[in-house]
Amino acid sequence: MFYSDDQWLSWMDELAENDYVIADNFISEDLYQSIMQYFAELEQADKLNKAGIGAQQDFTVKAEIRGDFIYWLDESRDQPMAPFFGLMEELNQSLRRFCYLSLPGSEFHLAKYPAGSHYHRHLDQFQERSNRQITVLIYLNKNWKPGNGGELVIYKDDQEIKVEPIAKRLLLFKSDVIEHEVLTTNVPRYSLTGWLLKQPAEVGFLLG
Ligand SMILES: O=C(O)CCC(=O)C(=O)O
Ligand SMILES: [Fe+2]
Repeated sequence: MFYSDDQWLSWMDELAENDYVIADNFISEDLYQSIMQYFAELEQADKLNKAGIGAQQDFTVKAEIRGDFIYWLDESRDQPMAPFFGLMEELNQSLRRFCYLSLPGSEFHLAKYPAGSHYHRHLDQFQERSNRQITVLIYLNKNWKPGNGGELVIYKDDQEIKVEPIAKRLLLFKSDVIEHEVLTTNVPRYSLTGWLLKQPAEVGFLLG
């Protein structure tokens, strides 16, 4: 167990109530370090790919909409990410127990937004594939400072909520209702992004 039932219950309550929840220091320093080390190895090995928009045959790369580079994770292949997948399993169980949400599939990628890039306002469900239910973001930027940019803006009930992408912060939101945008980042911006799915992910790694 990473967290107590009480802690999960309070996060799940907030998610149910507000459609999103933020948890700071969600991952430990050890987990943070191991993710960043793996990220650096992947980057050096040139394993990050330009991200696109849309599913399968509609997939296109449009840097003016989205400028990040991604690496799709695979639980069995990406062994250094095992503790992270354990934590996601606990999240999934908590959603089932406390929100009555049964989400059998998932897909996760590491993402790097180079300086000068952004992601336009959007919803995480594609028209042709709407099985994404919960968006999971873990930010990985140590020493993030105001002025670095790359904040996530959540659009909700005429409000614009700015979330700073600071290291170890978790953000969960409901993928079908929360429109959001990544503001232009002025420094390289690192994150781990994923989705919990109504059905298993068969083609997730083909998608943007
Ligand atoms: O990195 C973020 O803050 C959001 C990324 C995003 O919206 C996405 O990948 O769909
Ligand atoms: Fe998104």
